[in-house]
Amino acid sequence: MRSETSGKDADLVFRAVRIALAGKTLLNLDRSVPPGEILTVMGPSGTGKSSLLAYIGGFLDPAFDAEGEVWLGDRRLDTVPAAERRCGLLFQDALLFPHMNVGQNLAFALPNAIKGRQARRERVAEALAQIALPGLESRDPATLSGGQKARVALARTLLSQPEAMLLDEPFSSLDADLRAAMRELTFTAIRNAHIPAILVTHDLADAEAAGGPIVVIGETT
Ligand SMILES: Nc1ncnc2c1ncn2[C@@H]1O[C@H](COP(=O)(O)OP(=O)(O)OP(=O)(O)O)[C@@H](O)[C@H]1O
Repeated sequence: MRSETSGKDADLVFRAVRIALAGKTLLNLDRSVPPGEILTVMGPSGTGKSSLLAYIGGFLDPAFDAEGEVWLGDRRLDTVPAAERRCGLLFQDALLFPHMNVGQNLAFALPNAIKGRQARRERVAEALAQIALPGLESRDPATLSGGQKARVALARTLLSQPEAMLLDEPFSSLDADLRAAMRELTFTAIRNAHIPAILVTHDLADAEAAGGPIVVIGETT
């Protein structure tokens, strides 16, 4: 898939990031993720993996205590609103807007800097062709299969020109064949876009396909 990023080539850097709940530390993280690398975060349920993604993305539940710095190149992320962080999100469920057709879902993600109805339409058509769903603009998302929804969700995220990707169990609702295909499509897109990514998964095959380092978060105590 063609790169849809602005190509900032920035490392995602965690400086003494600590997330706690009710006084108990869930995780500590101090490391960098270079562009094109996918850092896999694994560990038992309840150890704070999803909370880490929420902290980076700017939507951490206020029940949590979090500290430490998150940088994307020379931009500090943790002190700015979520909309300014330019992180692309992919979750287990492909959350497409139900009141918009597929084309509108994709166009919604396009940056305002891409002007003109024709130019925007062309970018959407191109994105659909890249995920092997050409001409599906007018389809109601409710009529798509799970695999098609997952591909549209990936295309939508990439069209937003993210500078980092946050993936929370993005393939776990797909069956084995689709899962392998989506892994390939997603990881190739991240490498081509040359942006850092964090993948939370319980599946070792996901981690192996991601090809980057694996951080194992410990049990909560
Ligand atoms: N709003 C909340 N208030 C209190 N506790 C919460 C809240 N949200 C999550 N938790 C708890 O915080 C802990 C960390 O949750 P989190 O979802 O980050 O873990 P996780 O490692 O991603 O788990 P899983 O692998 O099951 O998705 C869990 O014990 C969870 O039950």
